[in-house]
Amino acid sequence: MSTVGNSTNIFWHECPVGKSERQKLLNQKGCVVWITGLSGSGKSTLACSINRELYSKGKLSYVLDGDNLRHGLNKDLGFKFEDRTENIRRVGEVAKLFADAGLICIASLISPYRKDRDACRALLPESFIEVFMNMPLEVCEARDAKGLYKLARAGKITGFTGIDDPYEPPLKCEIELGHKDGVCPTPVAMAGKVVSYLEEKGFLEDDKE
Ligand SMILES: Nc1ncnc2c1ncn2[C@@H]1O[C@H](COP(=O)(O)OS(=O)(=O)O)[C@@H](OP(=O)(O)O)[C@H]1O
Ligand SMILES: Nc1ncnc2c1ncn2[C@@H]1O[C@H](COP(=O)(O)OP(=O)(O)O)[C@@H](O)[C@H]1O
Repeated sequence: MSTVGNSTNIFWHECPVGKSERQKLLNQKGCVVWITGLSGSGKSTLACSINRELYSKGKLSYVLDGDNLRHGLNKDLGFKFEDRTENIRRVGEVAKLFADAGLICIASLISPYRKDRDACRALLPESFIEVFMNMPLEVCEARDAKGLYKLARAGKITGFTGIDDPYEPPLKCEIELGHKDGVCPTPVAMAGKVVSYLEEKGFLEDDKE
């Protein structure tokens, strides 16, 4: 019996089919690919490209996209500091469940604060792959796919990441993607790098006995 947060007198119930059985079934290892970066840096595009590439290899992945989750699970949260922290905490916990299910979970969120990303990493230290979309603000702003930078510059949105709200780049991450000689690689090329990393680290096969 334990107390966790505000939950008292709670018990952990173990299921007979465990993570290793699920991984064997899927012939892959559950993990979290966490994509962080500014709005417009290409996180969602990359996430979908990785998802597609893994699918074509017969590997099961699922995308948790910040914008999408804010339509449901996180619709009670805004963009102030505490809300972003709670947003990342919840998504970290959900990603952990997906990884436990044996899936390659691709989380794509701005996740601007290092401490919040580190807290998610701490949930799954051996299978957390942080991918930094290192795109200059000018590139993201020039893209402005949703017109949000324009609104932020006009003061119609306040607390917009990169404009009047902070973004803390990773000090150390597994994969950094960005411009090469001033050119942005294609989403497929970037996804290829992530998938190669997963292959090299053995996530795309189950441990053979
Ligand atoms: N103030 C402010 N700052 C940043 N982003 C904003 C803001 N308001 C709305 N949006 C839209 O919300 C998307 C980011 O949601 P996230 O859940 O990824 O954000 S966070 O991780 O909690 O910071 C983000 O999506 P992406 O462009 O895909 O990053 C925006 O479309
Ligand atoms: N590798 C890329 N090269 C060129 N344009 C890209 C690339 N990745 C994404 N884009 C474009 O940039 C814009 C923002 O991409 P998106 O994936 O929505 O970013 P984010 O999820 O970080 O906000 C979109 O118009 C998208 O088509």
